[in-house]
Amino acid sequence: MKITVIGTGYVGLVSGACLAEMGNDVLCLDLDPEKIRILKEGGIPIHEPGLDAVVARNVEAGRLHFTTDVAEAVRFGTIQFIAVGTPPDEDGSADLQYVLSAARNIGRLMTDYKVVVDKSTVPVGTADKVKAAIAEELAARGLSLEYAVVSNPEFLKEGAAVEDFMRPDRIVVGADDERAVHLMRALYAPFQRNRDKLVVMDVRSAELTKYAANAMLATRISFMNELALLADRMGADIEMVRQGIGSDPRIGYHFLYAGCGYGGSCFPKDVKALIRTARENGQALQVLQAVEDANDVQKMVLVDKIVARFGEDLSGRRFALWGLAFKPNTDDMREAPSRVIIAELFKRGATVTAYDPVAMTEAKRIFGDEPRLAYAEKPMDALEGADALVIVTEWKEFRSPDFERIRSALKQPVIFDGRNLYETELPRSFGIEYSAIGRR
Ligand SMILES: NC(=O)c1ccc[n+]([C@@H]2O[C@H](COP(=O)([O-])OP(=O)(O)OC[C@H]3O[C@@H](n4cnc5c(N)ncnc54)[C@H](O)[C@@H]3O)[C@@H](O)[C@H]2O)c1
Ligand SMILES: O=c1ccn([C@@H]2O[C@H](COP(=O)(O)OP(=O)(O)O[C@H]3O[C@H](CO)[C@@H](O)[C@H](O)[C@H]3O)[C@@H](O)[C@H]2O)c(=O)[nH]1
Repeated sequence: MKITVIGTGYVGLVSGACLAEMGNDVLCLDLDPEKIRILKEGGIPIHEPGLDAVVARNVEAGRLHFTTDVAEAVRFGTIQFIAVGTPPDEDGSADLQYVLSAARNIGRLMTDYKVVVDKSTVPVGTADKVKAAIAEELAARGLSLEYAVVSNPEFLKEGAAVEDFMRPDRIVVGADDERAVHLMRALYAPFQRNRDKLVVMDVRSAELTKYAANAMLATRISFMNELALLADRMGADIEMVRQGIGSDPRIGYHFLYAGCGYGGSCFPKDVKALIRTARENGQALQVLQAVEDANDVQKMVLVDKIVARFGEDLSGRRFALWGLAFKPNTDDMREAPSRVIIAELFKRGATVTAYDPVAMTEAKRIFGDEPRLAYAEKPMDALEGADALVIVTEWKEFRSPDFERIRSALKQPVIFDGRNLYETELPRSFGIEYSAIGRR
């Protein structure tokens, strides 16, 4: 099938590459010439394990192409995936300007039947707006061409995006048009394997399903984070609690890890947007509002622990910080807890030496030439002479460190672990003060 992917960011590039891998002809469009230049020269503008090989293989096979030419892109695909950003507006609602501008481009330039697929995360009712934007452009051209608008939200996780796309738990397709459903079924047939993974529904339910999934996952995390704070006060261990409740199949083990707050480009934005949509429609989502508030508190937990140990005035103190990315296996720092922690430490007069296996370039872009933030080439280099170690991201390489070296490198042998990486007695057996989230 001939497919155009509009927006070659995270989701667009992964979707485009994976759809090419399934044998389709894919053209990826982006308005950012720098991104397209990098891709055309054989590079990858994001860090995502395994993606480079899929892109290279399909470019080589002639199935995957990149362009900044909007007219060429609209002409190319019968299926037009819209995978542009939907960042939060000032009021928390999703900013639809990129989605609607992509839709208008399609209406302005299409000459035959198109299935327009909303892959971006968009509020309920967006497909109607996309439909209307295309209709308006066609009317302005005096044309009445046929087209369908489908909702096909994406559930991939950064760091495991290729695997998630190629082996999805489910594929949600929201459509009110038989011909479009037929085409989507054919497109996703290779993903079906042992069972029918396609969940076909009406467009509005599909749009809401995406927010419901992220909101549910964020709720589990905030719930466990609040229980971890209680566990800290009561001398209980949240990891034991996780195992205890996770063994109930109605609850399950996933997404119950307490930590220093959820971040990333999706949970914070989508929780906000759903709260906003609900408010606009006269329905308060009280649970979800609490999920967001609890997460703001949680991003401060390590700072609170540091202040409790070293006092409110941290001037002259330097902290080693392991992990800048919002989670492992990505260089993405959008809404990362590290950003809040670093800013709060600065506010109290401290400086930071950070290490992250892949996100330091991104951190330099964000923090510029901030003199209070230094970078270490190796995890252990960050520790030399620092007052304590603060762990913010659970990169694999932090999981079994040389505790003896940590103890001797730090001025004070203290670890604040925001990701509960170690059995608590292990660092303590080396004479290290170890403070984690909700652990004994
Ligand atoms: N990042 C994820 O893990 C993830 C997962 C599932 C869903 N989503 C959703 O997918 C959408 C895209 O997210 P992302 O992280 O890939 O965003 P991103 O910011 O990485 O990429 C968006 C791209 O769209 C391009 N763009 C904007 N307007 C355009 C236009 N009119 N024509 C062509 N290109 C245009 C931008 O230049 C940018 O490269 C969002 O709605 C997001 O919520 C993201
Ligand atoms: O038990 C857990 C699991 C995750 N997190 C945190 O939650 C955030 C999000 O993690 P994750 O969901 O793995 O990353 P994303 O790439 O943001 O993926 C989420 O957001 C995407 C965009 O909508 C969806 O497609 C995915 O299904 C959804 O998992 C990160 O800060 C994690 O550290 C926890 O604190 N505890």
